Amino acid sequence: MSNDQSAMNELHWLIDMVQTIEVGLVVLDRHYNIQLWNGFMENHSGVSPNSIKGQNLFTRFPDLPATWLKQKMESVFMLKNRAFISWEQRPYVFQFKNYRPITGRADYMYQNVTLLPLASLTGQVTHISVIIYDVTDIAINKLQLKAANEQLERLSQTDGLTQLHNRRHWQECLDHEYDMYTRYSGMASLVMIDIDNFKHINDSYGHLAGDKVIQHIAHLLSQSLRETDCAGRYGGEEFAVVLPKTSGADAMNFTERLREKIAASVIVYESLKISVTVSLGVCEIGSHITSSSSWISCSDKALYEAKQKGRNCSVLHTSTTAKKISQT
Ligand SMILES: Nc1nc2c(ncn2[C@@H]2O[C@H](COP(=O)(O)OP(=O)(O)OP(=O)(O)O)[C@@H](O)[C@H]2O)c(=O)[nH]1
Repeated sequence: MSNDQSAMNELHWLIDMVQTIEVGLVVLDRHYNIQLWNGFMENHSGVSPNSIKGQNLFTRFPDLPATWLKQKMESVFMLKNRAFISWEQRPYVFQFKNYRPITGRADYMYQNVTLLPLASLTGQVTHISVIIYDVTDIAINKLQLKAANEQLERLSQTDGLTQLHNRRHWQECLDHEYDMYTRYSGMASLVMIDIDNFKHINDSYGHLAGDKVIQHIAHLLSQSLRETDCAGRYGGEEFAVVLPKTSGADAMNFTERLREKIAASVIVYESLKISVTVSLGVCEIGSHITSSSSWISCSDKALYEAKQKGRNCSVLHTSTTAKKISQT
């Protein structure tokens, strides 16, 4: 076979491969007019190479992010360097429908795109090649993994019965608030909440009814919170709330509103109607609080006093609260 014939063969094979390869190939001239449009592009856009050759890319595809893409392409022409566009930066450049059976959940094809400068024999970059990789499978797997990890993290921070923060995660919120106080001072209050005579509820109506009561109170508590408040299930029938930027007096308004709401509500369990009350202890952060555990301890003392006072009430921790407790 002559050299000419062999070169012709190679060219023929190359053209064949360019047309059939599972990667999008487009060649543009300096004015973004399309010079090459391979089979992949035809299959996914529905536009044939013959009908698009010579047409301006941005006129033909007005949905393309023209300003952003032209800026990238200009830098390829000027600097004679490759540029990459990742699906994580922009899910796709060409809006092609996703037809992959496994990743059918994605509406559009995720794409990685390479912009390649094409030099003429004189070394001038007169054209660029746009190479489009379908990375839908990789993107969907990565997004699913990310969603699963986020879900796992949420579950590891959440109490299963109440959907409030679990104790470990709540403790992190408390420690954070305490650290903020030591660094910047400012105001914050801690509230401990305990259901009154809960053992009696369990004993009279059973544990499932008891669980329903815990859920009901957690629900009323969640409804009463601000976005920045952090509520957790501290123990069996005990809840704890960190109220940032809240004075003790304001926290008492919060606890009294919540207490009244709980006392006025009725829990329906099977054919039973159950009423409950809660006792609440409040402690505003201040110089007497030397650690997050001493903050809990002072709120606990106030809660203990609320129980001593006959339950169904809120008590604000003061120096006398501490004294009374130490006398008992
Ligand atoms: N149903 C149910 N009961 C729980 C759960 N966690 C703890 N308890 C029960 O809650 C009860 C708490 O009782 P106590 O600590 O004696 O206090 P109390 O009866 O609420 O009395 P006061 O707090 O003094 O008003 C115990 O009987 C625990 O078994 C839970 O997740 N579900």
